[in-house]
Amino acid sequence: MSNSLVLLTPSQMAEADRLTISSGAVDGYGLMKRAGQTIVSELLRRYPHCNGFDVLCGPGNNGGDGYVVARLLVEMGVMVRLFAHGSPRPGSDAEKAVQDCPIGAQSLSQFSVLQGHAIVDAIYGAGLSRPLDDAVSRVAKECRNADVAVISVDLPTGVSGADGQVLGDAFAADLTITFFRLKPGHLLEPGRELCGETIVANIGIPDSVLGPIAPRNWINQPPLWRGDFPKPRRNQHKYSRGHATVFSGGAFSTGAARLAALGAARAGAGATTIYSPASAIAVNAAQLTSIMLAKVDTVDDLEEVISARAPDAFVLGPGFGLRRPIREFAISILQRGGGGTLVMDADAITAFRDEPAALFTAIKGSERAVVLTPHEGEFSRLFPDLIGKVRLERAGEAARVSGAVIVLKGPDTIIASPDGRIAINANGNPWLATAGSGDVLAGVIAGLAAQKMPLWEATCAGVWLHAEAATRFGPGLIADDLPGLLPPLLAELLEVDQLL
Ligand SMILES: NC(=O)C1=CN([C@@H]2O[C@H](COP(=O)(O)OP(=O)(O)OC[C@H]3O[C@@H](n4cnc5c(N)ncnc54)[C@H](OP(=O)(O)O)[C@@H]3O)[C@@H](O)[C@H]2O)[C@@H](O)CC1
Ligand SMILES: Nc1ncnc2c1ncn2[C@@H]1O[C@H](COP(=O)(O)OP(=O)(O)O)[C@@H](O)[C@H]1O
Ligand SMILES: [K+]
Repeated sequence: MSNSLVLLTPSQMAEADRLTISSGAVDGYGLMKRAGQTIVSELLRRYPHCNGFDVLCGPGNNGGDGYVVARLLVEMGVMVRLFAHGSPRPGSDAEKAVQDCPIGAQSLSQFSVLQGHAIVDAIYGAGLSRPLDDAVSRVAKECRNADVAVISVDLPTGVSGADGQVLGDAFAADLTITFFRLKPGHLLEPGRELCGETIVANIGIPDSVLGPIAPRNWINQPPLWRGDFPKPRRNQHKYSRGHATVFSGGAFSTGAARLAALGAARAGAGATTIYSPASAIAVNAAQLTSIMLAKVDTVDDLEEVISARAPDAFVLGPGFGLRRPIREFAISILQRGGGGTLVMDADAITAFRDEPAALFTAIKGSERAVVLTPHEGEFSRLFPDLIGKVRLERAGEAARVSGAVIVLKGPDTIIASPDGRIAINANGNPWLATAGSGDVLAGVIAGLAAQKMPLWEATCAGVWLHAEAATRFGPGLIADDLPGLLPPLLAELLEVDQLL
């Protein structure tokens, strides 16, 4: 698994810091000086024409980085105004940085925006421990409302590195420079939006510190799952490549199932079947070509089609409706022996709102693996006990409680495994906010799972492919476009030239 995609929580980052210092490679003040140097190089490269920099320093090491920045800029003859909020602890690295800084600081309460100056926000970073006080909030607000560039050190002050939440108020940065690895707060909203562009600087912390830290959070990019991505083998036939099935809604709501089925087929399932109620067979038949069709009205019908040709993956929920036996279908699939994956989306999630425990018990007792793909509304219906917790914690806890892989959808989709692994998606885009795009996603995940890709990896891959397809298409995207956008992405992932 790719080391470069690791996300570190602020406490894991403090551990990385401690391990580096105790290895003797560099001391704490040395790390701070390297952090300051990196920031200054970026400032000079990106803001060569500003009249000066206003460096705002807090009492901790984030402020320490700020004092190093101020010193280096002054030494280069750049105009600097320095503002302090609180004083560093005696004996701390930040205090050393103050002592080495050739200019004195004014109180932050004296600060007001000066046109032509860029702001270096070094008030709080990883150590943010409570909501901003009034003095810092006032400055954050003034900077947000002014036409001024803000460069935040590590994190915009006020944004929690652990989860991207705003504690009271926050700076909105144009550029955020963090160290060693991204933190979840750089990717999770509203943190992501407030970071502006984020860059990760190497300040000499060795990758070897990651071993003992054993991180469990990753940014969702292809190196995370590319090694498990299904590659067709020469001797495969369509069913051995993977058989995905999708339950259709009634005659007036069949589109969602077709979108999911096309997603599964384009993702590489060798065969895809729609299970349709008799009332919608004619509508589905009129619209399908490569996708197969079977009648399923009852649990007995379902047993029959499964016995005839055991699927490797099922999608239940999109467009299904709540009046038909959706819970019975889910429980029957879970209780019946045989491996394979059940992807539950939309109505399949809502259907268990009154008895989530029954679903979780069935999932945990099943030979099959389950993916639940709720958006926020569906999530709250199934996990009412988790309302009020932050998204990252909710997704992780939901995976543990349910025994399913959870895809908590949104601009910053989170993919959580019951074993504690979490990936945060970063290539999402608002073009995806279009009816039916979630149906395609459920199908793509099922299509990859049907090819026996390990489930958390398949789910991460599905979320990334879905978002990447939308990014490349851009404006005007509708869900119908998404399946057809997958082939070039698959070709890139599979390096098709090398395969053939
Ligand atoms: N890790 C690394 O490898 C490296 C890390 N580096 C830098 O260190 C930074 C982390 O430093 P840090 O741990 O000292 O935390 P920091 O963000 O300065 O804040 C702590 C201070 O602020 C205070 N405080 C917090 N919130 C507050 C509030 N709302 N209102 C009022 N006070 C509040 C808090 O008070 P306390 O909670 O203790 O009462 C404490 O005094 C990191 O972001 C990066 O920039 C680099 O030097 C390179 C190497
Ligand atoms: N603003 C946004 N930015 C990025 N992705 C988004 C945004 N809004 C929605 N999405 C994505 O679009 C999909 C919508 O799924 P869903 O809400 O189930 O829609 P539907 O039920 O219409 O298919 C999800 O994958 C979600 O993550
Ligand atoms: K900061």
